[in-house]
Amino acid sequence: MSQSSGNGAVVLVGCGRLGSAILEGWLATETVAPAELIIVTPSQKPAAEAARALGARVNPHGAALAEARAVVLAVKPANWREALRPLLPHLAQSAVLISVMAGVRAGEIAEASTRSVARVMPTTGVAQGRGVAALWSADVEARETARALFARMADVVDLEREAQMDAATAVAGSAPAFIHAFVQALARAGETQGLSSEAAERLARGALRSAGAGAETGEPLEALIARIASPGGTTQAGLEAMAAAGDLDRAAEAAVEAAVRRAQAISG
Ligand SMILES: NC(=O)C1=CN([C@@H]2O[C@H](COP(=O)(O)OP(=O)(O)OC[C@H]3O[C@@H](n4cnc5c(N)ncnc54)[C@H](OP(=O)(O)O)[C@@H]3O)[C@@H](O)[C@H]2O)C=CC1
Ligand SMILES: O=C(O)[C@@H]1CCC=N1
Repeated sequence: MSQSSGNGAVVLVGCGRLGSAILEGWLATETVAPAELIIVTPSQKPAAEAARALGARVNPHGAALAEARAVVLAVKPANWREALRPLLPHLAQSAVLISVMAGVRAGEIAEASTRSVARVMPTTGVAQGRGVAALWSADVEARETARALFARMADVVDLEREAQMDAATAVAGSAPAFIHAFVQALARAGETQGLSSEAAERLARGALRSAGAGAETGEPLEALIARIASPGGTTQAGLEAMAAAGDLDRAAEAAVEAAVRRAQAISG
């Protein structure tokens, strides 16, 4: 894989949980060469320092931003205006703004920046080059700039309408946490059935890894389930009990609905 050819810098604004994951993913997948990377962060972060050691620039003088072709906004939804304001005077008119923030509408960012905007909703799995990312933009060039920055580290899923981004935030950005919570519940149920807490957690984590490996084959989920569930066996008994309890669908619906409502509230 060759690194992107220096046709302009990429600026990462915010190097917290997701920003660090994006940075690690870019470097691991050679999406962005360190010399093309500019990181804006109010405090020192291990991922930014690791990138600096490879040649990335951290908090350079504003003039350096003039060479930016893309700016990825990875700050909290409440902070983006104050984070963007000092950068704007230095950015070329052609710089594309890419928001990975939940809830913030592209139109608000476009209005404040007078630049083209794309929205991406990734998972932190981008750090390992194994994320998923929903993508939307009204602007073809902005969409393709964003796609190029995420395609090596995520399965990029195009959305037809920006309004779908809130559901995608629930089913992608937030969902790994929902799944971890289910795995935690599985481990607790294993303890109830006599496993030590250490054995229960290792087994449940291993089950998550196995499920992830199955998901990565691209086989339909029904086929993945059927491969594990021997007729009349333990899995079938467990699946039937889950269906009878009815809790799994309700829990998933409740989690997705609540996350969508929260994204809508953030957008105002
Ligand atoms: N975490 C996740 O899995 C996902 C998060 N998102 C979205 O990503 C965004 C960031 O979330 P997350 O990483 O979890 O949050 P974090 O709080 O971990 O990171 C936000 C970062 O923004 C930095 N920051 C604050 N003000 C500025 C500024 N003026 N200039 C530059 N950086 C600034 C903070 O720096 P400091 O630490 O120094 O205060 C902090 O490190 C959110 O909008 C969220 O909706 C989307 C998908 C998944
Ligand atoms: O919890 C949040 O608000 C962010 C957005 C998706 C994942 N984390």
